[in-house]
Amino acid sequence: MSFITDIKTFAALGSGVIGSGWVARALAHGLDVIAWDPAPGAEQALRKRIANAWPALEKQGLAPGAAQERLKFVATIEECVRDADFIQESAPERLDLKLDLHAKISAAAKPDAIIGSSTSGLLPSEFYESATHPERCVVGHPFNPVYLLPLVEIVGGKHTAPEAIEAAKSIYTALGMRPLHVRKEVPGFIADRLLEALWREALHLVNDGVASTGEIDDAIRFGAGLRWSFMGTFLTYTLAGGDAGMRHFMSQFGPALKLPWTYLPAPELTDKLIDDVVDGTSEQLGERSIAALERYRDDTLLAVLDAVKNSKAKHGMAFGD
Ligand SMILES: NC(=O)C1=CN([C@@H]2O[C@H](COP(=O)(O)OP(=O)(O)OC[C@H]3O[C@@H](n4cnc5c(N)ncnc54)[C@H](O)[C@@H]3O)[C@@H](O)[C@H]2O)C=CC1
Ligand SMILES: C[N+](C)(C)CC(=O)CC(=O)[O-]
Repeated sequence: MSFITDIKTFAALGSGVIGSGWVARALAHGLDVIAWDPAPGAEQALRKRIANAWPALEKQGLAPGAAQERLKFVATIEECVRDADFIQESAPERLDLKLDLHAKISAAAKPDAIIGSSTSGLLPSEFYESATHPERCVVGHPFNPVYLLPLVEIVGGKHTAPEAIEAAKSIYTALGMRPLHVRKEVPGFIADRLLEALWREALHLVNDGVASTGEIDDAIRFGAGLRWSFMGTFLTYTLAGGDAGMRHFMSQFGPALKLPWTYLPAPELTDKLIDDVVDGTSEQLGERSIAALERYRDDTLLAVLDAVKNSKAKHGMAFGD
């Protein structure tokens, strides 16, 4: 079974936070992009988001011929996907909506064009159920901002061909990403399962009046957050075991896992909890606009990515190692 991997035209369906991130990444890699989104004013909002991301992409380095003008916004799903070599759906996270949308996308697309969905955790076997040629359908779960963060989780459903996983890996790699094949189809995949556990505990801390949203963010950004950019939890904790390594770490800190430090069930999202989280984060945002905070995030991410890349090179490692 063979699929298109040398892509020239990228189709994006849904152009909100994540769809616009894909469009920015694809344009920066010198592709033609066709986008569709049913919301009124979507084209204008998309072009504005891309303009806000562009300075970071210029700093990172644009591919020859890359230009914001190579984005065409169209009025129908069919126009969007008909001539595309690769398709990425970033529509709202609703099973019924994605099921219906993918039936339409796949019926109109070239049969050998890979279709990726940005879903954060829905199961591809479910939302590709009515797709034409489901063997080319995958999840390609990105991280915000999609145009800078390299990780993309690739997940196949029960009909996905192994060759489609390989084709998706090759396409996302060509877009400058670091694919991670999630071999078992589980809700939330790998990364969101971890992020959700952290998020749930953070909400409990606010709900119990232990800490403000700003204090909880400080607990991440001045500690574990810094080391997470280059070393994951397993290797970090190997070092925490000293020369005796992970076996010592497990015997020393393993028993604490049974202490009731964490709550597994999510807290009730009461009006008070929602207000506390919204008020806390508004205070953290201060006078800055969302666009200004995004530019600060992008600049800082570029600096971190550069630092990690340079340091790995000194240790004989490639960025993707
Ligand atoms: N926001 C995030 O941090 C992340 C979100 N995702 C996933 O990306 C997908 C999109 O999420 P966001 O961009 O955050 O949402 P969003 O709400 O920012 O954007 C969704 C866009 O889809 C459009 N839309 C509405 N109905 C549609 C339809 N029938 N077909 C196509 N588009 C439609 C909306 O007009 C809107 O522009 C979801 O599956 C989500 O789980 C993945 C990674 C991170
Ligand atoms: C909150 N979220 C589940 C939509 C987050 C993601 O899917 C990934 C990210 O960018 O954190």
